[in-house]
Parts: sequence; C-alpha cells; structure tokens
Amino acid sequence: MKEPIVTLKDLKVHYPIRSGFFNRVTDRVKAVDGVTLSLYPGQTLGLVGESGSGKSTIGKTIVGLEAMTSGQLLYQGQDVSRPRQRKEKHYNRDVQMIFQDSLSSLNPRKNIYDIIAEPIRNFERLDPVAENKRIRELLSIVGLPQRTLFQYPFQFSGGQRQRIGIARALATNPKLIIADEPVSALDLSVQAQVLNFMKQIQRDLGIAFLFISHDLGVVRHMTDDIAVMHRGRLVETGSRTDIFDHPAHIYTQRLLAAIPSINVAARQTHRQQRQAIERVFDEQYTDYYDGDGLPLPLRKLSATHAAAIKQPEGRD
Ligand SMILES: Nc1ncnc2c1ncn2[C@@H]1O[C@H](COP(=O)(O)OP(=O)(O)OP(=O)(O)O)[C@@H](O)[C@H]1O
Repeated sequence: MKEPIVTLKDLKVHYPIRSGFFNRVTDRVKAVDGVTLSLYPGQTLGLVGESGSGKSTIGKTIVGLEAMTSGQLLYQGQDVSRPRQRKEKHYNRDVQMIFQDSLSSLNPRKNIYDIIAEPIRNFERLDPVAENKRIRELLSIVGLPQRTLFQYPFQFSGGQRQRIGIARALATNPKLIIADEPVSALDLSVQAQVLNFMKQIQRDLGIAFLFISHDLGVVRHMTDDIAVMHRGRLVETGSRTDIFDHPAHIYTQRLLAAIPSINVAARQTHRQQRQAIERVFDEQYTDYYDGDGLPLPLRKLSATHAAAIKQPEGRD
C-alpha cells in the first residue's frame, strides 16, 4: 500500500463553552474525540454522519482552520501538527478545501480571475503571462467559458459558483482536497452534474479527496472507502461493499435506512424498515455505546472493515 498523504492520529478537537458574567469556560464540546484515519494518494474517502457528529471539524482541522486540542497530523509521514511545520512542508499549498456554501466562500468584491489567482499568488510566484495562462486553463478544466473570467460571483448560478470554488482549490495543484458537503446547497439536478464533474477531475488528476457528507446516498456515488462518524468518533470504516452490504454498526444501519427510496411503490415498506431499525437501535444501544453514550473503540473485522462493536463473547 502507498504511503498516506495525510494521517490523523487520535485527533481531539474540543470547543470551550463560556458562560456567566466572567465569561469563564464552563464546559467543552468534544466535537472530535479520538479519531485516527489516513488519506491515500488518488483515493476518495467518504466521511459521513448526521449533523453535529464532527465531520466539518475534522475537515477544518486538516486544512488548519481549527486548532487541534490533542493528537497528531502527519503529512507524508512527517509531523505537521504545528502551523509552522505546515508552512515549511508546503502543506498549505498541497491541501485545499471546497466549501458547502459557494456564495459566502467566494469574495463578492473580487472577479473570478482574482479569486482563482489568489492561491497562486500566495504560494507560487508566476509572471503575469504564466498566471493568465494557468487561470484560463483552470477555467476550462472546470468547464466555464473564458468570457466569464472578469465577472463577479453573484453573476453565476450555484452550480457554476461551485465550479469556481473547485478551480480555486485546483489552482495550486494540490495532492488532497477536502470537500465539505460540496453539493448540499444545490438543486438535485445540479448536484448530480457537480458530483460527476468532481469524480471526473479526481480520476483525471489523481487527487485524493476527503468527501464530507451527511448523505450516504451521495457518498455511495462518490467514494470507494467510507468512514462513518457519530458523536465525535468513528463508528465504522470500510469499503463501499463493507458499509453498504455488511454494515456492522447499528448507527451505520440507521443511516442506511434513512436513504430515501426513489421507488414510490417501495416507500411504505421502506418506512416500516426504517421504524424497525429505530427500534433495534434503542434496544441494542448498550451493545454499541458505553455508559456515557460514547461509541466503543473500533475493532478490526477484516483487512478493509472495522467497527465500534463489542468483542464476541469468549474472546478478548
Ligand atoms: N466554533 C465552535 N464552538 C463551539 N462548538 C462548536 C463549534 N464548531 C462546531 N461546534 C460543535 O461541535 C460539534 C461538531 O460540529 P461539526 O460542525 O464538526 O459537525 P458536522 O458533523 O460537520 O455537522 P454539520 O453537518 O451540521 O456541519 C457540534 O456539536 C457543534 O455544535
């Protein structure tokens, strides 16, 4: 197996909660509470879980937008947990992010040329001719007409803006892109277009993706490997077949049952299955969560599959 591009080791990100007259820290939200995972060259890893499970915090920590409480961030095997180490290793150039909300993540006062040029100007010093050429190339990679180059974000549709966000993320020739719910703000018909387009880019350019989504249906379309997150921890990791055909954790089973059925005739049966899985979730809760309601540690089930479940009886 190739060396991972990025590895998180026992990552914890805890947010302080302040309250009272003196604004003292009275509690902590354990948004990420001991996550270990690796991202490999050319791989797309899907990170799924319901809202609040800690997915975005992982993405933001990888690109340095959130500080780690503890744990380690490795880049090609080297420790880059500190911002200074990331700078030295060109990490910030090689790891980019695409955001969910393309309108608020693109500066409304800058035209597309300057938006795409920004990361190039930050990390590479190209002469104006080379810069112009690179920006035009990026625009054609993301399928936008050259005449749009000096337009502003509000002049584009949501799908087109997401393509601009992708062009900006591609500008520095990154090795890894974090895509946090990249299509959830778009109409269904545009979602499919943008997803197919991202898949094609991923294949053509061999970039690794961490694809964050609350929707297992979208993740199935995009990724070969999936990590399922609940309450700040991973509850299951595996190949698409492991997760979709042999889900071992009750929470993964619940997420699978929540994927809406396209077939109208099957909706009634689907609803009954969903209710049945909700009952099983409540009944078997203590087999999967500890006394504090936190997921158990991950246990290896095969070379590709691991789940946060109890050891079978009689084994330790
Ligand atoms: N800056 C912050 N200060 C305090 N708590 C935060 C902060 N950012 C996130 N949280 C909390 O951390 C937990 C994880 O949030 P996070 O956004 O990572 O989850 P998520 O799975 O990405 O959900 P969503 O899809 O809704 O963004 C949530 O309980 C959230 O309220």
